[in-house]
Amino acid sequence: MKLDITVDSANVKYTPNYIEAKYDYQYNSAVKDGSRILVTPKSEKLVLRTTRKVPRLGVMLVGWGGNNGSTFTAAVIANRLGLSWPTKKGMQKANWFGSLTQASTVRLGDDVYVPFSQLLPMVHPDDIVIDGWDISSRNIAEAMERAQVLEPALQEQLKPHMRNMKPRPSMYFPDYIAANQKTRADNVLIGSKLEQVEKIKLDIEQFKKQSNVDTVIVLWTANTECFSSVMEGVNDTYENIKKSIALDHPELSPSTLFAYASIACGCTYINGSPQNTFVPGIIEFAERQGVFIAGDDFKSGQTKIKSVLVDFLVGAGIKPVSIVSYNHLGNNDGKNLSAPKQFRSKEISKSNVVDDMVESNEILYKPGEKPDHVVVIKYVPYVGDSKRALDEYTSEIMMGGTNTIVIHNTCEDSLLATPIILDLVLLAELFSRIKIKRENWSDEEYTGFHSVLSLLSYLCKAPLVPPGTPVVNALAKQRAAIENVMKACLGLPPDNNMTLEHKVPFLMASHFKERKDKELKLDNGH
Ligand SMILES: NC(=O)c1ccc[n+]([C@@H]2O[C@H](COP(=O)([O-])OP(=O)(O)OC[C@H]3O[C@@H](n4cnc5c(N)ncnc54)[C@H](O)[C@@H]3O)[C@@H](O)[C@H]2O)c1
Ligand SMILES: O=P([O-])([O-])O[C@@H]1[C@@H](O)[C@H](O)[C@@H](O)[C@H](O)[C@@H]1O
Repeated sequence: MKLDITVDSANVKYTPNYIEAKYDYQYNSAVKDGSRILVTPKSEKLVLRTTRKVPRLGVMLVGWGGNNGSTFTAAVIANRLGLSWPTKKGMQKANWFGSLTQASTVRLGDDVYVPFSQLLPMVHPDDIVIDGWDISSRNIAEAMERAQVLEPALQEQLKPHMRNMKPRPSMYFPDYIAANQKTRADNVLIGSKLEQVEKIKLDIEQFKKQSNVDTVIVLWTANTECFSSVMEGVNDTYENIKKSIALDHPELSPSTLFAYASIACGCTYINGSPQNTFVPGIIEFAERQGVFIAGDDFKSGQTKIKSVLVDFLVGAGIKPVSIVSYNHLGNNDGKNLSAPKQFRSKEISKSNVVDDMVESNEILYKPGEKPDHVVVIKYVPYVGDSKRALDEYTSEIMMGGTNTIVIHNTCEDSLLATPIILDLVLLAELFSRIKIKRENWSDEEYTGFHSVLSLLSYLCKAPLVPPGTPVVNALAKQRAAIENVMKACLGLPPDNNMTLEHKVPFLMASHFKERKDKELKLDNGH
């Protein structure tokens, strides 16, 4: 149901093209030297301007024929057509459970909650046009079947809509992914790195023209690559990357070259895998072009829970001292991760998620002290996409006590990741339509967010942030960042959860009276 949200404020102006909101951005600046701390409340008078016209959005997936790529495509079509299918528990209808934008709400005030998707003009998932590349030539209907994620009764309804979707040939440098992926690689580009980058750019431009989309976002959901070495003179600057491409340098991974091609075409590039695609030269290129990049590694399961549980424990003054995250799965991702170098990329992204929370509490942890943290991933073909995860958190509690929390979690890994892909592209597109300036600046001085779109941290295991800025992993803080930026675009303050209007008698009296008057106004159709 489409809601009619009116912000009753002189600070918000709706013009035919924009929502313009005057916003008093308040935060604290703090410095510490030994036991001396200086904290200064700051206030910036800003204007946030959101373009109201929602573009026709094209999403190009690298790894389109994978479990996530094919499931995402299936979910867009199934929801667009409103499909339902028989299961042993009765008829199941397509939905977007697990998507922040499509299945979660935001509190506007009191007991009034609205869907995230209705806060600001946002692309509707039904309208997304999908294309992409894969080193496997299987069409997307065949890929869906190979993935073994969705029920056959749903797949049969979807196949006619997906069998003509054929992944474009892709860049394939065997050393970057597990050798066991070689048998899939029957749809690969040939030629120099420069020739292949030019072909990818051509693909993007051709897709944009043929599908008549206004905006294209490229998202990597291909296999996890090994880490690239950051090498001076090779990939440390934009100029050096450009030269290295021309020299066919081996240290340039397919994912980095896809990022280069996307940025060159002015397209946002998102990395859903853990490898270090965004070497310094790519970050510099994105900044030069004013193009968004975001990543790394979808935050979908064990890591998402970890970024909640450790935040809760440390915030409660309980000291996690040992964290063990084990899982086994049998999909192709698990097969690729069974190779040491590819597993190492994943181990890094799954391990760093607790650092900021641990460093926030010097009562519990001495400088440099960290919990034991072990990540184990095993490949067990029989279980397929149904990942079995076991997590054990052991913490010290008072007077020498310990507390051990064990979590067992079984899920179709691709049904956790697919809504993350949707949110990444919808929010990246929305944030590209938000411009910000100081209130006393001219309209010519509006600027966008930094090219490294750290606002998408909520959706990433190892959030990429602008150089020199802190990484925030706590899930609640990451979600609040998205929610509060979107509220600010409507001139609304963040939910500070103080609710003094429910705690201080004189505020309670005035608040309840005002609510009564407003309810009457609404009842009378104002
Ligand atoms: N819950 C999840 O599924 C989850 C969570 C976080 C991260 N990820 C990451 O998302 C990625 C995809 O996961 P998946 O389960 O879909 O894996 P998958 O193996 O099913 O799909 C990956 C696809 O990429 C293709 N591919 C490999 N190299 C390519 C290249 N150079 N160009 C184009 N295509 C290429 C493969 O042929 C395959 O079809 C993996 O890196 C995985 O680690 C997945
Ligand atoms: O999201 P999460 O559960 O922390 O991590 C997951 C891993 O545990 C899993 O083995 C891997 O296949 C997925 O790609 C994902 O990265």
